[in-house]
Amino acid sequence: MSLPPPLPEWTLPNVPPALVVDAERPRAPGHGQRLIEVAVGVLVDAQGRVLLTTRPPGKAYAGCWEFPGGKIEAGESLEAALRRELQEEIGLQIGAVQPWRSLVVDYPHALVRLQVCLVRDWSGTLHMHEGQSCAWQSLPVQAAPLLPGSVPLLQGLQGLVLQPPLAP
Ligand SMILES: Nc1nc2c([nH]c(=O)n2[C@@H]2O[C@H](COP(=O)(O)OP(=O)(O)OP(=O)(O)O)[C@@H](O)[C@H]2O)c(=O)[nH]1
Repeated sequence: MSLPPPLPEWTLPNVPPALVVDAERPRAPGHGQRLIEVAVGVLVDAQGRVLLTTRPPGKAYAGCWEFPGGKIEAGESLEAALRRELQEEIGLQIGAVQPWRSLVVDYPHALVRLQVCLVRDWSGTLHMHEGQSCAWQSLPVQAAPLLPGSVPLLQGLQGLVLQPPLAP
């Protein structure tokens, strides 16, 4: 008996979206043929606040508040992608990261899998390189409007004890 041919890598994996956003809007051409992997960083400061930034002008859901991050490039690890994106977008150099959870979100513009890490160790000065705004927010956050995919993450963080870093 011969095995079926392997699926092309862009075929939609068998991962049901946990969140369908704006379900009444049409999906972009090619949507769903590829699951886009996204590295997302939840920076937590010593007061247990998290860093949110706005989506830059010109991007889908521009102006909505999200966690910093971006698409993982081919062959790149989650941690390397996060390190690159945070340097490029907000000018910070991150240390060790703690993988936390993933979430598949079906947007009209793309099907994405958010791979979320907690980040408590970073250096540098915040600098918004893409015209975003930024805000350190205590939970529950006041920033609005939120990017829909960020909402379940914020809800999950709410139940998580956001420990401040240990004193040296
Ligand atoms: N960075 C980030 N992206 C998120 C979050 N939640 C969420 O659904 N996303 C989705 O993940 C995708 C991230 O793609 P992006 O366009 O921001 O990535 P990028 O910076 O590499 O963009 P580019 O390739 O257009 O330059 C978007 O579809 C965005 O809607 C979040 O909290 N942070």
